Amino acid sequence: MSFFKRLKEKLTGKTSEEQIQQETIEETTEEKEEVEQPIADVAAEPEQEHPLAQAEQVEETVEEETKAVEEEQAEKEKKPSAWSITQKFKMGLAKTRDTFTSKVNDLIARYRKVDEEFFEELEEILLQADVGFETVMELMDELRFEVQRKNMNDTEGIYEIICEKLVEIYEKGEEGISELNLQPEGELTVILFVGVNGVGKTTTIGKLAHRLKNQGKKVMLAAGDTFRAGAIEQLQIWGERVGCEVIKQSEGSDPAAVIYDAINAAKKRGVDVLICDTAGRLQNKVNLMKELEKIHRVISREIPNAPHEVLLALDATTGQNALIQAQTFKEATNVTGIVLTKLDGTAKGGIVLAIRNKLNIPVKFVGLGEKIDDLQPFDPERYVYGLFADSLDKELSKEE
Ligand SMILES: Nc1nc2c(ncn2[C@@H]2O[C@H](COP(=O)(O)OP(=O)(O)OP(=O)(O)O)[C@@H](O)[C@H]2O)c(=O)[nH]1
Repeated sequence: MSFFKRLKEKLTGKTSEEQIQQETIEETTEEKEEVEQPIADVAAEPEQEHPLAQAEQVEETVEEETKAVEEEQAEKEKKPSAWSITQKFKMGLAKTRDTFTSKVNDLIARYRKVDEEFFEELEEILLQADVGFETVMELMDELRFEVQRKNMNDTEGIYEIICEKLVEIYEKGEEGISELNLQPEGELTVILFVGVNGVGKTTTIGKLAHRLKNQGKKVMLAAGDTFRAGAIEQLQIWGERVGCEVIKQSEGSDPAAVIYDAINAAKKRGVDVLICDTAGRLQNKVNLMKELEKIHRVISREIPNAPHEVLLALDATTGQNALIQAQTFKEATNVTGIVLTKLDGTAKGGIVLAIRNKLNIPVKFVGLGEKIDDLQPFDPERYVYGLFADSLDKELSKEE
């Protein structure tokens, strides 16, 4: 199957078999309706019934139908369609696309032939989008190889190769790396959030809690950032908004003690996921390390193998600075995943690839806007679509 076909299936959430089946079902239903029409007309012949009983029946049917529609709507709201998630990536990456893709488009339009000069210009564009030196070099080698292998003379089809290689470079043969490590039903999952202040950590915790609640999980929050003024109240507000309990102590208290309390409360109340906030003081790596070590110790003493995730929140708009922060946290603790906030606020969305390549830590979530459902699990195919959406829409419709 071609890359574009696979991509389309992923973006729309339908496999080609499902698409064919769906079309067949629709066709059959239409035919059936045509055939059944006369029978229905005959069946519709009303039996004589008391007008009041008829009215009650109609009312009941309308009520039932309304309820069914409402339930379906609520279900849909809880579980967005694959295509609506794809659109979130498209909107969230608009800034990056505006600068980065227009340059790539311009390049493809100017060059008829894929030659060394074309590669050099593309290299420059990718570097400007913060994709990172090593990733760009790797991509260039792969592109050169593919272009030679396919004996490509013109730029037709170059999008497909660029997109395919970007996804491959991100995945590195490991699919599903963005999934959260949630424990089986009935067991408590502990997620620890780390990251410097101001990156959007608290907002992200709130959004993640909302997401997990929508999946039917019982969620609790631990206000472990006892250092930043207002952090506890901010988390409390999110707790109320999302509808989950927040365990807290007063400002300045020991974060490990707050988390200890929270674990015990979570166990007692049959919570599925406990999300712990922490303060991100970076001025002294030794102190940061000591604080996180203590928190880790407390958690794993209460629940072996926990925390199940240590998520580092990074602000995408800070570019290379985010990479430096990540390096420090990586040295201080065992970070299992990155949450890249404010991806919608940067024109240099290539940072996702640089993070993956430089740190070898998967990006588990990306922030694509300020709304509560704008935190999305990172998906390399949707990301690549977001980068090239305008051009890909044309190419994907050609594939039909
Ligand atoms: N556009 C956009 N804004 C975001 C995103 N994530 C967070 N924000 C905004 O960033 C601002 C700061 O987020 P907060 O969660 O309040 O972060 P903070 O309180 O400064 O600091 P920490 O919680 O310590 O990180 C808020 O206005 C958030 O709405 C995102 O993905 N996109």
